[in-house]
Amino acid sequence: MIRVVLTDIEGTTSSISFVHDVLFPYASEHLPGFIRARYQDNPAVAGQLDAVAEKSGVARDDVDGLIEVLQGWIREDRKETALKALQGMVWEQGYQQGELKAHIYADAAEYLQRWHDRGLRLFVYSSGSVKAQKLIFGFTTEGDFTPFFSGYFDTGIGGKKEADSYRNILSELGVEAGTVLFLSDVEAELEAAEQAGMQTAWLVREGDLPETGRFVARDFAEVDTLLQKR
Ligand SMILES: CSCCC(=O)C(=O)COP(=O)(O)O
Ligand SMILES: [Mg+2]
Repeated sequence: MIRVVLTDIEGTTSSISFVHDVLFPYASEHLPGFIRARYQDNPAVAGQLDAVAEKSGVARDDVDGLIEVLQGWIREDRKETALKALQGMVWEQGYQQGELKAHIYADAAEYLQRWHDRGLRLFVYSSGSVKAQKLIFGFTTEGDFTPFFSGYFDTGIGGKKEADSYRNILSELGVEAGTVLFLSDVEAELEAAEQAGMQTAWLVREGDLPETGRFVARDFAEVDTLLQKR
């Protein structure tokens, strides 16, 4: 019996194009000014720059060099925890100033509410920082969805393609692996979750459906058919 739904964001609850064509360019444009204004006296920003310097080998006092590294990581869609933390801080300003409104698929909006009301516990696992996750669900075009979620996990718990990350989530949740349904559009993430014993549904929102033994869904209404069965 599935009691917990753990969901990815990009390509699952929100479109890939919102993340790549709106959020990433916004971060790329605003990160330089954001960092230059804070790198000396904001401990949260300084701490993330320490991590960028360590990972990249660029000198810690070379702020322009660190900004260049971050811009490159955005272009490459690198899931670096420090980048994700800084992006979350920049997006917070954008959402609060009304410059950003998040996309959520209509079916995701409908079924997140239904599943919550039905007593399922809902959690998020995304490469975006927990702050960014709360923002994307808090400032959608359809309203605030954060009341439906019981918790959030980011790459602080481990990478999304590693089975140990899902084991860590299970031990945080204190539930049996088989009672958790993980939703994602990325097959390697589903494989890792399955290795940890979770059930999975593969969201394929566009294009041909893959030939696979996995449960595949076009949208959350189809995921719901699986939830009603198990
Ligand atoms: C949390 S909103 C921004 C999403 C993001 O930065 C990202 O890299 C997408 O990762 P996901 O694990 O949701 O595919
Ligand atoms: Mg995804």
